[in-house]
Amino acid sequence: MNGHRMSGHNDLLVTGAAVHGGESADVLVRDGRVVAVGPDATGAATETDLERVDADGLVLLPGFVDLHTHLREPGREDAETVRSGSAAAAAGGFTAVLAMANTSPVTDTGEAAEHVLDLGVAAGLADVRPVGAVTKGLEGAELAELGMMHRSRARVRVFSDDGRCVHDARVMRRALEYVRAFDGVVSQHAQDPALAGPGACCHEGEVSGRLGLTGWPAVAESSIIARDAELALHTGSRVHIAHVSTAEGVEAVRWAKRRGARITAEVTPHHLLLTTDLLGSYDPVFKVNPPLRPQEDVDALREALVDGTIDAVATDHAPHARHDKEHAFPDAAFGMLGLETAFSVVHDVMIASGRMDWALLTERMSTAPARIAGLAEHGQHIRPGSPANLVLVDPRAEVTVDPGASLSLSRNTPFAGRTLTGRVRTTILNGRITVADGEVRP
Ligand SMILES: NC(=O)N[C@@H](CC(=O)O)C(=O)O
Ligand SMILES: [Zn+2]
Repeated sequence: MNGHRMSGHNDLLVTGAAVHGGESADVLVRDGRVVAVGPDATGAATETDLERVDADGLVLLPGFVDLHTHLREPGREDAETVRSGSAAAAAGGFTAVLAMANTSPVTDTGEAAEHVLDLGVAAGLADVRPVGAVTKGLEGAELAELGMMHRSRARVRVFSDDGRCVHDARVMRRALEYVRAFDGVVSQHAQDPALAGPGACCHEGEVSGRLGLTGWPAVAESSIIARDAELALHTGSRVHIAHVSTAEGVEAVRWAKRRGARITAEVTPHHLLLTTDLLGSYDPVFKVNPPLRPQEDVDALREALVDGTIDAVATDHAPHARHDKEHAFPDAAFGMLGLETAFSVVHDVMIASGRMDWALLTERMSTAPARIAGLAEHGQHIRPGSPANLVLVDPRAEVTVDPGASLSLSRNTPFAGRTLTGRVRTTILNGRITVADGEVRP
């Protein structure tokens, strides 16, 4: 449990917010929970000890949940710490983040998972849940201590070797069999290493030929998705596909769902907006794994996010120190920042364009990721009794992305200078404001 922090106020009264994007109402929060919604909210507030948040024109949603965040602590605290990453998460409207296991040391034991959990509680800015490695040291050979991680205080339920694919089918089968006992899930970085290396650094297609870069093909992704769907059917276990990036990958997930596999999938904001067109600059800020793809893939991903083939948006927030990014394109590190810009990108691409409504955005950014990760205190419908993990967003405000203003320790955002419609205003964790207008609340 997060320690109860005194914010100086017992009650928080959010006035005039469009709750879930619908009717505007007042919402009263007390002791970490929503206690009243609507006309009685104001009356129930204790006048002496009340903080008011004027939310006229703003939309109130359950806080966002990120299934895919890289926090770099322990090991690379120069790129991100649990605290700086949690601050970036809160600034982006996230109340919970799943911290990937590819740290140094790798999160592959119960103690390592508890360490990340404790750092998250100490930072107090987001509910930080460690993802456990599938294999020891992410080596792909021997299963990590999956059961111990689940039975630890961290209660790990999501396992991933992310950054690497669990490519050995026998290992993947064993991992799936193992996690079924506690309704765990394996999140797969779907990419056949035999088709995606060595030296691959961009999408294989017209663009790799034109730029003289080594590419990797869509089939490296879709073939692993198809295999893992078969393994999920065979074992009856849950598999989750991280950062789907291709139309072929989408088709494989669609086919797997039709067959009744227990499969879910995520897409990143950058794969919903950016294309290979940006690579002409050879700017390593656009180097990411999986790579940016052509417009046809982007179109397929948007469609899949609407029709439910893709269940969730996940950021794949991947901070990197300047000296790891400032290389020639083939030698630079893979990865992009994502937490602070995710909502603005998804709002701009999916809501402002009329492709999605607030209910669907809530499902994809809060409800579904909370369900996949088994986080009962997040992604809940806003009503009396629900946990006060909330976000207020301004659908009309524009944001021009300024890397210098980021709360991350890294600066590798691919959206620098872009103007997007839709802005996160205030994030509320356990009834307490964590970030308001980009400023962390002490
Ligand atoms: N996405 C990336 O380009 N990089 C991630 C690893 C990953 O998510 O595959 C990282 O850890 O930097
Ligand atoms: Zn990955």
